[in-house]
Amino acid sequence: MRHAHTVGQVRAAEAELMARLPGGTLMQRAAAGLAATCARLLGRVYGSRVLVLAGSGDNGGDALYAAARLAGRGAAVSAILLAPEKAHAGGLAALRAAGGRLTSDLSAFERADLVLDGIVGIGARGGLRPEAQRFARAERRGVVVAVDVPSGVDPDSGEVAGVALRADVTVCFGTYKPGLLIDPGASYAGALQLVDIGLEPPRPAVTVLQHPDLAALLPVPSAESDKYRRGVVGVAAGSARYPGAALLAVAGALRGGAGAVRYVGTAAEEVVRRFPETLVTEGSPAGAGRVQAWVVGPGSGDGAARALQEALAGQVPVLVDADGLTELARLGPTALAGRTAPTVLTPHTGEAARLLAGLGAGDGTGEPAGTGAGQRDGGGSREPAEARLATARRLAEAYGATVLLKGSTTVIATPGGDVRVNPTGTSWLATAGSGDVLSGLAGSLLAAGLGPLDAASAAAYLHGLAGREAARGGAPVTALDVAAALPAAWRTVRSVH
Ligand SMILES: NC(=O)C1=CN([C@@H]2O[C@H](COP(=O)(O)OP(=O)(O)OC[C@H]3O[C@@H](n4cnc5c(N)ncnc54)[C@H](OP(=O)(O)O)[C@@H]3O)[C@@H](O)[C@H]2O)[C@@H](O)CC1
Ligand SMILES: Nc1ncnc2c1ncn2[C@@H]1O[C@H](COP(=O)(O)OP(=O)(O)O)[C@@H](O)[C@H]1O
Ligand SMILES: [K+]
Repeated sequence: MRHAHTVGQVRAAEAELMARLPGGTLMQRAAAGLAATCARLLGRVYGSRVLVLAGSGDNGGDALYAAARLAGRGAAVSAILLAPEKAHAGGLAALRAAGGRLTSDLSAFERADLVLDGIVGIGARGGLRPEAQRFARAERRGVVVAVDVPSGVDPDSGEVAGVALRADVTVCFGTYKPGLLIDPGASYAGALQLVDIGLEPPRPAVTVLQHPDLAALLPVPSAESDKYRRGVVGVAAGSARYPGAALLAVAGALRGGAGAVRYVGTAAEEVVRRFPETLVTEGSPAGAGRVQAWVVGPGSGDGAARALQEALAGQVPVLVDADGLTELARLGPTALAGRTAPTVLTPHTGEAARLLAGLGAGDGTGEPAGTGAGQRDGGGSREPAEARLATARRLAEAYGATVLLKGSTTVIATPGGDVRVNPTGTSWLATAGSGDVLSGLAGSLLAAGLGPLDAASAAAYLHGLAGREAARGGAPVTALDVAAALPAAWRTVRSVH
């Protein structure tokens, strides 16, 4: 599991640690880890060409000290200082003493085997300044290593105001920063490398699962298992107008680890024709047999209100998606107030805006958190990453539900304040119906016994991997292709054990 902390949390932990250590210790630890990664990337340090871009803060200091270490091992190091009069004095002296030289020649950037981006780190305010922007636009042939954060990426939110330096590797000190895990920042960070500098930060602002976490979470049948003990997931989806959503949600649910899928709704005939293993009932959740979790809403149309009401009245976890969310937004958070079992909401941006608007019925403000509010349809439009984190948190708290906010970076937030960011996925997933597959999958994991945070984040993770698998080589995928690739996603994460 990767943990990320905000700049405020890092600063507090740093101050606490620095008070116990001789001055400069942390910077030397950071520089040593940074230089070691650079040496690995270069393969042969001796004779290589290294360029340092050094800003005026400690981020530049880290870069200069690391470059001095590389110069000491025979690299030809030059440094461009973005604010020469304010450059880190100690780092600059160390680089000079090791044989490094200063330059203002931009072609050194283009020629270098390795560029160290030490322009700005967690001290960044606003977008990159003009003198730094030209490096974001320049051609380069070497590897770019970002020091702590790619310059131009907001460390807390992942926002890029204007341009940022695209890194191949980001070497991060003490803990990951949320902005490295959330798009667009995540797509500028390249591979992430953590250097332990002894920091002991508090509860992380954001966590990210990795393959071994998934392998440990996913439900696997044992010798004692039968289909009921593995969990039955109920899917209330589809309508005469949208029968396809029922098929897609069931397709996801069949590959989510539950022992059986029980479909209820008007598309029963189509569902059983396509997926004969499904138990089907016409009607609504109250009349269906027992399940361990409900998925309500994909393509439900006018049937959403009744299905939602009946599912919420039960004692099992309920995942609400699509038309179910529109209905929930109409009812407001009070509709969930009496629930004893967990509720999971899976909005895209437009549905999240509706849920925020629905808070008028619940918390009396109706004040939307973020610029996504007001979009009534579609999840595709871009919304600032910071607003997405805030939206997910706000909805989770206000509705008392786990919220999975879909988008290019999917964010999962709980009412207790935990936030996970999904690291998998591909923009090929922006295809009609792929969200229906996701809700079926997440519901299946809920029925199999995972808690709401784990079920939602494991579903997003597998869905993202399946999307990548289906789109391998760069090809359009359909939602059913994504569902069909889910077993491959399971095998990928389980193969790490
Ligand atoms: N935390 C830790 O435990 C450890 C942290 N360490 C390291 O310290 C780094 C933080 O250093 P920091 O605090 O000196 O800030 P930093 O990122 O260098 O930037 C400040 C300077 O940049 C400038 N500047 C601001 N915005 C800008 C922009 N948009 N575009 C361009 N320039 C901009 C601003 O200039 P000014 O406004 O003063 O003109 C200011 O002088 C951290 O990321 C890590 O690398 C390690 O050494 C080990 C332990
Ligand atoms: N640009 C993108 N990059 C990566 N994933 C995306 C992108 N756009 C959408 N997705 C993913 O595709 C899925 C779309 O879901 P949704 O908007 O509910 O579609 P539908 O309603 O058609 O099923 C979500 O899992 C979402 O995270
Ligand atoms: K940087």
